Amino acid sequence: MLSIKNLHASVGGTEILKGLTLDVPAGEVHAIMGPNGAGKSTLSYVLTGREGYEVTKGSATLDGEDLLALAANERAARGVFLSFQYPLEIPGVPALTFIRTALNAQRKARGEPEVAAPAFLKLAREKAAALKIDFDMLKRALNVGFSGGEKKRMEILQMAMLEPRFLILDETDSGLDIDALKIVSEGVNALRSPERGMLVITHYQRLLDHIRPDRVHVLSAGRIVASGGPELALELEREGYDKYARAA
Ligand SMILES: Nc1ncnc2c1ncn2[C@@H]1O[C@H](COP(=O)(O)OP(=O)(O)OP(=O)(O)O)[C@@H](O)[C@H]1O
Repeated sequence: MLSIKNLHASVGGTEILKGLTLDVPAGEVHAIMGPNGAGKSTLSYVLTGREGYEVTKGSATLDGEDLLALAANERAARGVFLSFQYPLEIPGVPALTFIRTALNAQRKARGEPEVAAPAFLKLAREKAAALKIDFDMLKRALNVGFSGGEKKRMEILQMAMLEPRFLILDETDSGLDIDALKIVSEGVNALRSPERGMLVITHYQRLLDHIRPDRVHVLSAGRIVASGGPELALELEREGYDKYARAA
């Protein structure tokens, strides 16, 4: 599904990704852990096409298609979704309007008809209820004045509505209380399927108790320096990154 080979990328003239290679087959959930500043968010931005991130070498393909040659909106239309580490506030745009616009833009790009308002509202009510989001909150400007945990739930609601094919979760667990962590994880697990792939960026093993990864990778100084099963996350929690920082 997602195949990244020898990826080098710079931001502000500084090389951050330094030969990153990673494969996530369809149906699998891969976790990425690593020290602060290692390049985890940079990877998520490069994959989704954020401005200011320059790929200087290497490739990233989704089902064989060159992702890096596509504009950000085209990648989204292919089903690449990023749940931001720091979700943006969008004053003046109600959350419901934002999600409906995004959904219909993606459907249009795929040659599918728009979702009619009643069907959209029904779906939004169902998905919001599953994530324990008060429906009235969706009438407020997206993320404006939302608590940290509410913003993260809103990201997962967008994901549940858009039903992406490849999901990148960047520290979705930060800011979530214990109950919200469970609810959000259930929302993510509900999207697991043989056709989907997921990249879960996290600092904490506890998220991986809820979203069980098939593989765990250590990203250090811009490269994947170790990979293993879920037990690798437990080892990192016990022993930290010292050993891998030296390997970088
Ligand atoms: N515009 C920029 N100019 C120069 N360096 C930058 C710029 N933006 C980000 N960086 C640097 O890129 C490095 C990687 O940042 P990134 O956010 O990808 O790390 P991360 O692994 O996600 O870290 P964390 O775990 O703290 O979220 C950091 O050292 C950061 O300071």
